[in-house]
Amino acid sequence: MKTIEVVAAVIYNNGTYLATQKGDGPFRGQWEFPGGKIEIGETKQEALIREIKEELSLTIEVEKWICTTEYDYPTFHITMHSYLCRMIEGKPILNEHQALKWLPAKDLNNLKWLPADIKTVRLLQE
Ligand SMILES: Nc1nc2c([nH]c(=O)n2[C@H]2C[C@H](O)[C@@H](COP(=O)(O)OP(=O)(O)OP(=O)(O)O)O2)c(=O)[nH]1
Repeated sequence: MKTIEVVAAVIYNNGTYLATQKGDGPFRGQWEFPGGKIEIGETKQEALIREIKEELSLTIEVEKWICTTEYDYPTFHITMHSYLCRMIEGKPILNEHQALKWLPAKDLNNLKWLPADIKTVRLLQE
């Protein structure tokens, strides 16, 4: 099975975390932490900063690794690295997603997350 390596940004602001809802594609309508695939020659931090700029027009600072998750989807395996990130500049703009929500940790459960994200959500709630 094909493996993809992805970085995900858990962006916090005022006691809330940013969740984004997928637009088009097989996971349409499900929620994720913004991010994407690491490109060749990039560090994980560089990939996160690039993806968040592309997807949300937001400048972030990567603060701390949260966890790495291995998950098997029906057609590929994902290795996903989640990082806690701080907003430095901008206001999120939906360049690729259909919606966003800022939620306190206790309310993150109310969303239908991509399965690979469940572990990260649980760690935020501890
Ligand atoms: N960004 C992100 N992707 C996630 C999360 N959870 C999860 O299972 N994924 C999966 C969904 C996608 O199949 C894959 C990320 O691919 P993507 O399509 O967002 O990455 P990308 O922007 O680099 O994609 P592209 O350039 O190839 O279109 O990882 C998550 O929290 N954030």
